[in-house]
Amino acid sequence: MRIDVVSIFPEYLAALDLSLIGKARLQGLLELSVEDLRRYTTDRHRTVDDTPYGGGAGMVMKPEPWALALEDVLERGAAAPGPAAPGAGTPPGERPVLVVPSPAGEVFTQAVARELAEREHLVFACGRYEGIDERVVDWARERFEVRPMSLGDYVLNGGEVAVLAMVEAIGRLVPGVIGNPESLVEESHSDGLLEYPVYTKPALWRDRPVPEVLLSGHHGRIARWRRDLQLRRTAARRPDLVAALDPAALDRADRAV
Ligand SMILES: Nc1cc(-c2ccc3cc[nH]c3c2)n[nH]1
Repeated sequence: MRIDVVSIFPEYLAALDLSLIGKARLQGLLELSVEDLRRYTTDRHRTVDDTPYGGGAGMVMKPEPWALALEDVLERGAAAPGPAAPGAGTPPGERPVLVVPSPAGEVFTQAVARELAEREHLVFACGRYEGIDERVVDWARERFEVRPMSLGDYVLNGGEVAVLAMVEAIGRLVPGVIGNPESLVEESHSDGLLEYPVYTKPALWRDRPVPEVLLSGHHGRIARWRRDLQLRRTAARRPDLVAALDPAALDRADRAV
């Protein structure tokens, strides 16, 4: 998978050099490039914003630097086949996905992360100020699958924090990035439920014992206890997820424990 990020604060994305994502890059499982949007300005002051048509507070990001940056990303992505196999760049017919963080986007969920983890080339456009001139999104639709994406119903000052979260959520699903794929199976939202509570040594900590069932060695009882906690937690904290559960899938999972 190839990931390109365009931002006026490229240093914000330095965290992607660390930990699992950084290791995956060194292993060649992920190609990741961060570009400074100001590289694509043509004036002395490297201007990326201007006043909004129609008035209103704040500034809007100018369209031309974005178009030049995204054209460059396309050219480099087409030229650089993926690391996994020669010629493994974006398969013919599959356009790169342009993810545009926005409070007005579709909500980014684990299901969206799983969907995007299957794609060969992801491009993230980090807006700032009051956002990017809308014509960039229209122009980009001829060249990308454009996905305005919200991290949740709260307002950030720009797209960078959202991109850090999305790249981590997507990158960890790419085969080989997580050492033990088993750990991807029983995590929150993998089956529509919140994850169960976890415990480790010591068995008694500040007068607080580990639930006895977890010390029993009885795997069937442990699995049922964990499933019960998942259901209780989800009902208590996220009734919206309970409403969205597929009863048949829930029943299959319950019969499996
Ligand atoms: N979920 C969410 C995304 C954002 C966001 C994304 C990009 C920009 C650019 C300027 N302000 C922004 C805010 N806020 N909240």
